[in-house]
Amino acid sequence: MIIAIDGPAASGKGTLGKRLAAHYGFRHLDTGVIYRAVAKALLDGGADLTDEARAVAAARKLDPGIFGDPALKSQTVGDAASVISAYAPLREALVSFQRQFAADPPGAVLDGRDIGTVICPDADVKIFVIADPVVRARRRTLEALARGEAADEARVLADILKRDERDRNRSAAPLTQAPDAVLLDNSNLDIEGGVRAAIDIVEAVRAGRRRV
Ligand SMILES: Nc1ncnc2c1ncn2[C@@H]1O[C@H](COP(=O)(O)OP(=O)(O)O)[C@@H](O)[C@H]1O
Ligand SMILES: Nc1ccn([C@@H]2O[C@H](COP(=O)(O)OP(=O)(O)O)[C@@H](O)[C@H]2O)c(=O)n1
Repeated sequence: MIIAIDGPAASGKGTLGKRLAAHYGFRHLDTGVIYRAVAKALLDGGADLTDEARAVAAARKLDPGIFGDPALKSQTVGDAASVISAYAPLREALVSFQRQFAADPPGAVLDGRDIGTVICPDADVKIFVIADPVVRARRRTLEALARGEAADEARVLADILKRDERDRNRSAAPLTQAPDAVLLDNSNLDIEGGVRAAIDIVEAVRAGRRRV
């Protein structure tokens, strides 16, 4: 089984992806990490982010070994990821890695922006996660503070809105809800409530009780 989770920045995709994967015994891929890893490689190399050819070359020689680097979580890297992820050939270079991950047994949960629309259009279950931008900014700020980083909520909110705008309006695999995805708004749910709602969606879709 493949579960596709998409949604805007800091909507809780990764948290749900991880918890759903643990619940079902599946593997989980946070695809945002892939774009962040390419962006960090470019930033570390002093590259100009508008140099599309260099960005595509970096994507082609991406090393998944750096996916666990905590530096990938920074706002600077996230912002750079959202710039380079608009390049269609760069996205193309990353498709087979994601599809292979999705296809391997026993099942997989992938989260990102284009999982239900481009990477796994035939996913068994698609969930589009949203939350109020102010709520998302607060959660992301608390997350940064908990890591011991300085974070200003207003700046985090501005960054989230800017990235959402860019991700929604690009021509290559824009952020959009797939027609057959179920919407999950977790603005007023805690993590446990969100996980329960997501499991209910998976079970309803699997049982054919929910037509999407
Ligand atoms: N329902 C929720 N209630 C409270 N905090 C949440 C909830 N879902 C996620 N979070 C927190 O919000 C932040 C962003 O969640 P995350 O899963 O990283 O989002 P995304 O993968 O969409 O960027 C994290 O600190 C996470 O712990
Ligand atoms: N499948 C994906 C995942 C991320 N991305 C890009 O990578 C950036 C960082 O993604 P992320 O999922 O780590 O961001 P957060 O929601 O965690 O803040 C996004 O703003 C997108 O521009 C993408 O284009 N496609």
